[in-house]
Amino acid sequence: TRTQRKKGDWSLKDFEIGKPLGKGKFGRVYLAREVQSKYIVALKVIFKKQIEKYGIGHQLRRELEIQSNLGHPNILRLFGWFHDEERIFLILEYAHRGELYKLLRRNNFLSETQSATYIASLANALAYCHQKHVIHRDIKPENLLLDHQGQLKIADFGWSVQSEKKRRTMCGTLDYLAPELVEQRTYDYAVDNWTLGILCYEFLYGVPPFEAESQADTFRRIKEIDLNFPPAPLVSAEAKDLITKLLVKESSQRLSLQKIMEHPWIVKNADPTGTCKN
Ligand SMILES: Cc1cc(Cn2cc(-c3c(Cl)cnc4nc(-c5cn(C)nc5C)[nH]c34)cn2)no1
Repeated sequence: TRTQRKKGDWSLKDFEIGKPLGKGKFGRVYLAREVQSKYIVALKVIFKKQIEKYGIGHQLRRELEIQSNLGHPNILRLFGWFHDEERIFLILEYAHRGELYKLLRRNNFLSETQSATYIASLANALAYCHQKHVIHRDIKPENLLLDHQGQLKIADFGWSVQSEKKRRTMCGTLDYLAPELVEQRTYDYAVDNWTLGILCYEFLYGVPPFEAESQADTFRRIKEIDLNFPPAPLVSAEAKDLITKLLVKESSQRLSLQKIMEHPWIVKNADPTGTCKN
């Protein structure tokens, strides 16, 4: 039947295109409905000229390979793709409540329940990615969407990489690699753990922890871990404890995803359904 169609044989005539949902450097995303099933999707349209101009063909192929093989409740599904002469179309899951970023801006900051629920969902999704050797590397509020139940969805794997774990050991013995290069492997994974610390702080305070006037100041503050917690809004000591254990310079010392999910603040505040119905 049509629902069992192969991934590859979609075309534009299978969809009715709705309102634009967003735009990025390489294209736009539209609301769309599959004609036969009436199923609502987000259709990402990318211009081949832009891909050639910015040389991101390999990156797009990686996004397609990675995201089409990931199946997790907190990762936006890629159902398939097709192309015509000048465009490539990605058929993506539609997140009805849009960008988490907008919710954060609208509310200034989120409650401890909401923040813990989203951090738990992210840790869950990243643990799933890491066991598939995928590192997202670009987890930020703009890449986080909310579905009709308020479930968090990580979108936009354009910047993610399939960790070279296998290839690196294949291309030569580790004997000659300096510790920091061998360490590089775990470092890659731990970059997402750092980002969870940044996001947790930003959910609770409404601003990222190392924000500064100039980029140079932000880099300095990151390098020095110049972390302080404003008196308002009032945030629990457990929340600060989790943030402090993630924003650690030495990547191998950051709290693991498993330990994040077991942290007292997460256990106490995260809504297990991931939707924090309040
Ligand atoms: C190119 C380009 C633009 C973007 C950013 N982007 C992602 C979406 C998007 C996706 Cl992929 C899936 N579901 C969405 N739902 C919304 C949405 C819903 N509401 C009520 N408001 C918005 C916005 N946007 C979705 C749109 N743009 N990535 O690559």
